[in-house]
Amino acid sequence: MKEPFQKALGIIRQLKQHGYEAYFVGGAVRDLLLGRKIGDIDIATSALPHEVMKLFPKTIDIGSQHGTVVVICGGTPYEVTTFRTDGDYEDHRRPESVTFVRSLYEDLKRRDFTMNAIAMDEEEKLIDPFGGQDAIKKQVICTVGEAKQRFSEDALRMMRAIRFVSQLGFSLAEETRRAIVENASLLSHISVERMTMEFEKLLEGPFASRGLSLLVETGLFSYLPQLHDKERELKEAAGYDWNLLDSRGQRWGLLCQALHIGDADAFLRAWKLPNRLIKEVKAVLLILQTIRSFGDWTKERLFVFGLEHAISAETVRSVISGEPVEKHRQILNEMFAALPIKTKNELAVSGKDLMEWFEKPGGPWVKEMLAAIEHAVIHGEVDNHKERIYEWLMDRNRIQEKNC
Ligand SMILES: Nc1ccn([C@@H]2O[C@H](COP(=O)(O)OP(=O)(O)OP(=O)(O)O)[C@@H](O)[C@H]2O)c(=O)n1
Ligand SMILES: [Mg+2]
Repeated sequence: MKEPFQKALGIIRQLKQHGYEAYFVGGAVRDLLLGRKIGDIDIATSALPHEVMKLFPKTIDIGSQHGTVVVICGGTPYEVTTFRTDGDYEDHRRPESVTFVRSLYEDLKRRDFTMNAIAMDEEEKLIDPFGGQDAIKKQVICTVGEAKQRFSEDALRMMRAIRFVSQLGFSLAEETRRAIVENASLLSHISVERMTMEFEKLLEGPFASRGLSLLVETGLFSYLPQLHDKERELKEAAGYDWNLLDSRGQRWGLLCQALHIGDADAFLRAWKLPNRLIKEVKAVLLILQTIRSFGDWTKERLFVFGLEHAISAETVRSVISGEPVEKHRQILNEMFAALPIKTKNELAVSGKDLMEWFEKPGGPWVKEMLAAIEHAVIHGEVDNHKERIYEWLMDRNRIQEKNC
C-alpha cells in the first residue's frame, strides 16, 4: 500500500478488530487512482463518533454531531467520519441534520461526484458502486445520482465541479453541466469564504483557462463576488496562460488587470482575502501602473519596489502581453543582483551619523540627505562605505557652497 495510506492503516485495522467497517474514501482514493499527489486521507467507518473516540488514545472532536472525529496517528491527524446520510438541506449549504447509517453504500451515495465516491479497504480492494473508476477513465465529472439534487444539497458542489475541471482537465457530464446552468443561482446561498477557496483552486489548476470559460458558459460567474458584470472580461481572462503564474498575489493581480477592476481594494475585500495578500496585490498593481505611466524599470524603481513584487508585476505584464516571462524575470534578477544595496537598512550611514557630522539637530534635512545618499549609492556614484560617503558629502557641500 502506498505510503500515505500505509501510515493510516493502523486506524482501519483497529476499527475492524473491534467489529466495525472502515475504509479510505474521498479525494485521496481518487487521487491515488489518478496518480496525483495525495492530500488528506479520510476514513469512513460504521463506528459511531463516541465509539471511535473510545478506541483511540488521541482524538479531537471537531464535529461529532456531523459524524467527524480527528484521530491522531503517528503525529498525523486523520478525519474519521461515521457512515451517514444527510438530512434535509434547507439552505443549500449544510444538512439540517445527519443520520448515521451502518452501510457504506448509503454513505457513498450522498457524495458529490462518482470519482469522489469510491472506497478502498485495507487490502486495496475498491468499492465503487457508482462507476467512479469508469468516470476517471473517461475523464468525466458526473454527480452521484441526480445532479439537481446533489447541487441543491450543497450549491458549492457546482464550483467544485468546475475547479475539478481546472485541476484534472476532465469534462463535465452533460446532465451535470445542464444542472449547473439551471441551478447556478443557488450559489448565492454559499459563504464567500467557501467560494473563494474553490475559486483559488480553480485559478491554480493546470486547466484554469477551461475552468474560467466554464464559469462563464454555465452562468456561475454571475453569483461570484463582483463578477456579475464581467462576462466579456472573464472570457478574455480565460485566454491567458495562467500556468505561468506562481503565487496567489500574481493570480489576483492578473485577475484585477484582466477584469479592468477600478477599485482593487474593494474587489479583493469582497472576496474576503487576507490583508497581507491584498497588500501584495495592490503593490503589484501599483508597479504595473507606474511602469505604464513612467516607462520601464530603473535601478531606483527596482530598489523601491523590491525584487519579489517587481517579478510578480513583470510576470503579470508578460502574461498579458504574451511576451516570454522568463526573459523579463532574468533581466530583473540581474538588475537587482547588481544593486549595491537591496534595502534601506543596508545603507552604511544613518540619520544619527549625519546629525553628528554636521552638528545639527534632526529635521527634514536628514531624510532629504539620506535620500540623496541612497540615490548616489544605487547609481554607483559613491561606494556604500561610511568614510566614502562622508567624503562624498563633504565634496558635495563644497560644490554647493561654491555655487551659492
Ligand atoms: N461539498 C462536498 C464536499 C465533499 N464531499 C465529499 O467529501 C470528500 C472529501 O471532501 P474534500 O476534502 O473537501 O474534497 P476532495 O474531493 O478530497 O478534494 P481535495 O483534493 O481538494 O481535498 C469528497 O471527495 C466527496 O466525497 C461532498 O460530497 N460534497
Ligand atoms: Mg480532501
